[in-house]
Amino acid sequence: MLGLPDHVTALLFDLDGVLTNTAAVHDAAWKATFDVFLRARAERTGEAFRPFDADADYATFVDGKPREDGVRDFLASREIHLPDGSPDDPADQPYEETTVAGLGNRKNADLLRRIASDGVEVYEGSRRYLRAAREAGLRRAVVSSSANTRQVLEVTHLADLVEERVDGVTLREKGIEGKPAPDSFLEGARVLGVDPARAVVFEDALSGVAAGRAGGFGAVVGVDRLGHGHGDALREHGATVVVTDLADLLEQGR
Ligand SMILES: O=P(O)(O)OC[C@H]1O[C@@H](O)[C@H](O)[C@@H](O)[C@@H]1O
Repeated sequence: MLGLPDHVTALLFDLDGVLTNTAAVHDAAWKATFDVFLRARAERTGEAFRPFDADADYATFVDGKPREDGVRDFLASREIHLPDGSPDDPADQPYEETTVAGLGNRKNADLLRRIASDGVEVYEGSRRYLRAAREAGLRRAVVSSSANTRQVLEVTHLADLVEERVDGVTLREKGIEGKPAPDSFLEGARVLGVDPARAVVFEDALSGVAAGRAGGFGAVVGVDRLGHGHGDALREHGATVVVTDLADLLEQGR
């Protein structure tokens, strides 16, 4: 049914890059944030400024992970370790006082500015797929690391098409480990009341397909909207099938 194995009863969708075009918006906000920080650091240390790579660094260290894990994991790749700070650290901290939380808040302010000025686009194939899944009686949850998930689902009117939401806010409140750990998807299956083996994960991030593989789900659909070998990387990290859009599965399911 819908291009999926017959025993499947539930669908667990990542948000950014799977349902909406916001993966690219997050990427741009991260690049702007990290580049300001790295430039200030280079000026202080005299080392060469090496900018954040919006393809490789984003895919490897940031994409799909909770906000502060993205900050920590990218900076660790440059051997930079900052104090965690506290959630309300200001977005405009001076360089010497920068914390993980402060950098995350800076990125979030940039992200919200971009969303306010450019809006959010829904992938029409995904909206059609969600509607077809509802008509077929399949259970549907969004499982995203983003603390902005509720707002994005509301402005795009996707909220009506999903039954449950596990997001960055849920993870913080319940102390659930983020992707690439499988825990957020397992929580999605749990709140829907289904066995993970009967649930399918839809993901565009390497950390997300890895979480799908680690959780023993019925299938892991990798969504490759980037090209340039991303589909192969999704397979290597755990996708059992790769599509370029969810509409591809509707075609296969005919
Ligand atoms: O900063 P937010 O909105 O809580 O999002 C956290 C992460 O959410 C993920 O969905 C994105 O792929 C990441 O790029 C993002 O960093």
